[in-house]
Amino acid sequence: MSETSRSQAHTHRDAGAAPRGPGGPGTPHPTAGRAGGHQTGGHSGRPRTGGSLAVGELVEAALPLIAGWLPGQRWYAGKGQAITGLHPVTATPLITGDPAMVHLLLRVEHGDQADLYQLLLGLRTEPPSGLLPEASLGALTHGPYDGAALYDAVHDPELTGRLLAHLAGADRFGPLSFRRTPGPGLPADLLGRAGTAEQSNTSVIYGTSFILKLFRRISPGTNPDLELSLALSRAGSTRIPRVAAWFESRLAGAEPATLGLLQRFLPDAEDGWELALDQVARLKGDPSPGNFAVEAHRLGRATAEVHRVLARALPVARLDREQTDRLAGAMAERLDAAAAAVPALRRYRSALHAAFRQLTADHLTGLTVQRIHGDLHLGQAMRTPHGWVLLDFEGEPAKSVAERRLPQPALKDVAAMLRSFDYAAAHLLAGAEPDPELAHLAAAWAARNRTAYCAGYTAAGGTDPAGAPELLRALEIDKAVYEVVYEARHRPGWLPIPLTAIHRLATTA
Ligand SMILES: Nc1ncnc2c1ncn2[C@@H]1O[C@H](COP(=O)(O)OP(=O)(O)O)[C@@H](O)[C@H]1O
Ligand SMILES: O=P(O)(O)O[C@H]1O[C@H](CO)[C@@H](O[C@H]2O[C@H](CO)[C@@H](O)[C@H](O)[C@H]2O)[C@H](O)[C@H]1O
Repeated sequence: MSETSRSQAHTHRDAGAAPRGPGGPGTPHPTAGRAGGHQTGGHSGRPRTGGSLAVGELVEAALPLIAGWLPGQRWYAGKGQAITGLHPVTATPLITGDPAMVHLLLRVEHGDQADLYQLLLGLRTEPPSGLLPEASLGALTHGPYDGAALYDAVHDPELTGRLLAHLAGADRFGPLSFRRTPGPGLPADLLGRAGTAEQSNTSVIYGTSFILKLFRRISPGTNPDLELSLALSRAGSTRIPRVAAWFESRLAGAEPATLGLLQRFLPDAEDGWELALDQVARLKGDPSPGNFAVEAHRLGRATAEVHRVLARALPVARLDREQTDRLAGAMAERLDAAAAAVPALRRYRSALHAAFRQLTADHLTGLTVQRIHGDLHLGQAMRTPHGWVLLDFEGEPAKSVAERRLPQPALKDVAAMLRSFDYAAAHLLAGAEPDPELAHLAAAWAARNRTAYCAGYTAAGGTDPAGAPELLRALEIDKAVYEVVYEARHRPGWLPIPLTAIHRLATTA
């Protein structure tokens, strides 16, 4: 390759890629922006640092390492299926030299599916000190960075610091646009640290001020987390961390895709799931068990407040008769698909279908639907000194974005949170010797908090869940069915938790 073509930070081939899935028809050959202003250095067995980056050559050299590393990542959704194709869609050098950082959108084909993933590749002659083993992709063996360490750049504070600087500068690089909300400027000089929470995406925290969520599996269009968080932020809601910035990528033939969301970090916040588990653990003989029901009530209020703001800010509709059939039909379809995937669910199918059939058009016609959180659970709620704050409005990761953006009954979020109280109680019993007394206490804990949550929700103006028992039951079943599939895929050891709930919901009316 001539030095001239190298210095053009050229794009990678995608010849022969199957035209399907995100980045399918109309997908451009990978594009690359330019970053940095150094002159290209000569290559002598060391990374050609400095200067424009032969990004296509680099990505080509990285692909085998990416193929080995990707399936081990928590956020990778194609687990269990062989990767049949890796096709870079855009590759944008954000930093050139040593270290370097390349932003990559990669189409991953597995089975008959294709997904688009966001990767940030870090490259250094020497790996950064303290790099976690799971962050390392290995050493490149050819290409312009031959011999350099290739790693997930989210674990490099200096490199992720640059992302914040790009957000602060509202910069543009090739297909990438960094955008800021109006208001005070952003600091451009903070280092990032990768978050440690178990999550579906990857978060980077800047000091005690900001948190940047990098979405991993990317769909064209505005991510619902950005859409809803922005709507709530703009309406002045204090029930979410304020949105400060985001970034997105152009995709050929499709709407720009949201790639990252920067929000205020809540340094004093406590995770609702951890708080609940702590309370539940006290049931084991603590003479002064805490009273979580007060918190559950406040959380119900916070949920209703968020629903009210969303209903004002975004479209609402009333279900007509045809739509009510579709709502109940979709639940039945999800049940069938789940039962096909998880055999343990099959014996409950007819009882659960009967529960969906009880949900007649009379119960649903005229019901208001609106944008909702979509995957509400205790781990998405943070208790701050100023009250509960809700996070992660992305919806259920397994559903398509189009599905997640549909208006839904607000009680769907309520049902999901009710499931979460049940999860926390069941978690105490999981894996232990059967203990009827403890099981009774755990069930009473869940019931108390579920009641308090619904009371808080109603007190703050939400629809009283007790007024729609058939709908609430169907929505809880629908969520528990989702959880069965989720746990079977991601945490098989936890599968008994939603299965026990399914048993209860199938056997009690
Ligand atoms: N603004 C914030 N302040 C403090 N911690 C946060 C904030 N946003 C997220 N977190 C932490 O990061 C975790 C993952 O965030 P979340 O938005 O749920 O990511 P994911 O969609 O990847 O699951 C949360 O459970 C919480 O512990
Ligand atoms: O937080 P995510 O958006 O990644 O949501 C997924 O993972 C959740 C688990 O982390 C999962 O929630 C389920 O487990 C929770 C306990 O870990 C429990 O509180 C929830 O009620 C239960 O649904 C969520 O379903 C999944 O989409």
